[in-house]
Amino acid sequence: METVLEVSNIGKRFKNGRGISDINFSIEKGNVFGLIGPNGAGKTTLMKAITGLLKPDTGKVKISGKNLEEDYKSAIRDVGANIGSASIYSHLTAWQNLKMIIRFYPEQPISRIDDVLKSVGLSKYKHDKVSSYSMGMVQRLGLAAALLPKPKLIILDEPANGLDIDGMLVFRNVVRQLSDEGVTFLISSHLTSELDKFCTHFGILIDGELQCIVRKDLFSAGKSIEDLYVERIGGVHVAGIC
Ligand SMILES: Nc1ncnc2c1ncn2[C@@H]1O[C@H](COP(=O)(O)OP(=O)(O)OP(=O)(O)O)[C@@H](O)[C@H]1O
Repeated sequence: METVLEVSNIGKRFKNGRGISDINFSIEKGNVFGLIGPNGAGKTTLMKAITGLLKPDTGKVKISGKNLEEDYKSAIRDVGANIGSASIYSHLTAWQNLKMIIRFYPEQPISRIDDVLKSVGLSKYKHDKVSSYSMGMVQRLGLAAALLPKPKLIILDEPANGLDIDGMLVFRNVVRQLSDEGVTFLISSHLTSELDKFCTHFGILIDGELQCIVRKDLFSAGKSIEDLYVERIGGVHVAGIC
């Protein structure tokens, strides 16, 4: 087993008192870790801390054994992320946006841009400005951007929001195919039934605390992550799981 992501004692408290505290978990190579929790639980904050978009108050993050704080460049090298659409410019086309991003990965040929646009079904619209895109199209572009560097770890914050049926299938297939090839995923979503289709593990984050981590293959027959989540939110312990 190869640990790709190791999160130890990560905490971040904003001035308003909100945030996350003492988060610990790790993800092994090829696993798909679904992060779920109510609005404001701290999922985005955690993902930002893991990718260095936000500096945590406590703890450390290791990616492929490299400490994010001490060795940012090489730790982040193998990561593809889509957290909000921070790196997408609406006055540029999809192709131009990816051209901006690929500059940071000189080992990737320019033809990689067309490859990833094709894999998310955006080829037809690649020369349209992002300002004319629907929310689902922007989501597809965010996924394409995350795939661009052929990362070993992909971190996606609410990637299924706004996707149509075809977009959902594309997204699901990308996750399944890449995880089969050994790519590791951390994905947050409120669409638990979607996560149920491909996640190997789930972490439930409530009020900034990681309440439990469950392995999908240890669920009792017929129980979905939504059942488990509802029970956890309701404070009911699920024997043998959490
Ligand atoms: N920059 C900030 N300054 C102050 N408070 C913040 C900041 N960023 C996030 N928060 C607060 O921290 C808490 C966690 O926010 P976060 O966005 O991480 O939650 P989330 O689980 O991703 O929520 P959602 O599911 O609604 O996207 C929220 O109460 C939010 O208001």
